[in-house]
Amino acid sequence: MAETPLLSVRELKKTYPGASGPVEAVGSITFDVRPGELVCIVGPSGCGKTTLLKCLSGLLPPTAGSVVLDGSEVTAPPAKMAVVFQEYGRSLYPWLTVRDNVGLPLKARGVPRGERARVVEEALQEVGLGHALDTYPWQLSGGMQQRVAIARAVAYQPEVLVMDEPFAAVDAQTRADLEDLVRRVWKDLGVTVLFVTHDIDESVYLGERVLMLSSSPTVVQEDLRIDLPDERDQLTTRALPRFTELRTHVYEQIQRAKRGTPLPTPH
Ligand SMILES: Nc1ncnc2c1ncn2[C@@H]1O[C@H](COP(=O)(O)OP(=O)(O)OP(=O)(O)O)[C@@H](O)[C@H]1O
Repeated sequence: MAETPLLSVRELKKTYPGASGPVEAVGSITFDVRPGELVCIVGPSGCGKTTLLKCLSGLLPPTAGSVVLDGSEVTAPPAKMAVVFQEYGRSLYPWLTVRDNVGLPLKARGVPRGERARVVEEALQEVGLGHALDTYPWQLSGGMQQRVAIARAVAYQPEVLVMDEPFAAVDAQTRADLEDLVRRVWKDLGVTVLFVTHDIDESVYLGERVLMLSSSPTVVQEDLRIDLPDERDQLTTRALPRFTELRTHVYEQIQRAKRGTPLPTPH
């Protein structure tokens, strides 16, 4: 019997009112995510990835269709979900220490001071920033600030961690380290991760599945299982012939998405 999905997206559609008529950003998107999966979403620029995530996380009402999380329809930001955005610079408060930034959502949730301190310290240890508790975000590099944003999401103990192009603004070496951090956090915590990226290699390296979106009005062009070994490593995984096959397929599919002629799924 198939496992009950944790997240279920059904015929989700989003149309924005535009100055020269309605803009159909998301045409009709349907997919399920099982508990504990790591799913990447990739698609051409402007295909509606951010719009989809905003609808998933209850920040934007869909025009039609539904998002169901753990049996309840999402109509507002769910307590079981944490979101990490690309712009870490704007998501951290410069006047609060790293400790207080990470602890803020827990404080809002009414977690007592002692427990809060413990959870915050553990989360910062998890992302390798146990030494930076009393620094301020502006004293840290971009990659470290993004680690703080991830620690804040981890401390919140969500069932679903949603990430919207979280590493687009960091250098290549930092990005590789942060990718490995996401895989480690995912494994250590058993959290379900939905990771949006425009980077094809990143989607194949990180995901257990890659959902490829078409151009607007967006549909799921292909739902591809990534059959790479579970233990991933920046050097050996990326050097595997299967990695190259999968990234080539995703690349071709995205190119075809732009032209509207999809490829069949490879075997
Ligand atoms: N608030 C808005 N009002 C009107 N149109 C919008 C609005 N937000 C997004 N759009 C349009 O919806 C479409 C999808 O935008 P969205 O930002 O979701 O795509 P994206 O895939 O995240 O883009 P990118 O990869 O470039 O970040 C685009 O055509 C965009 O211009």
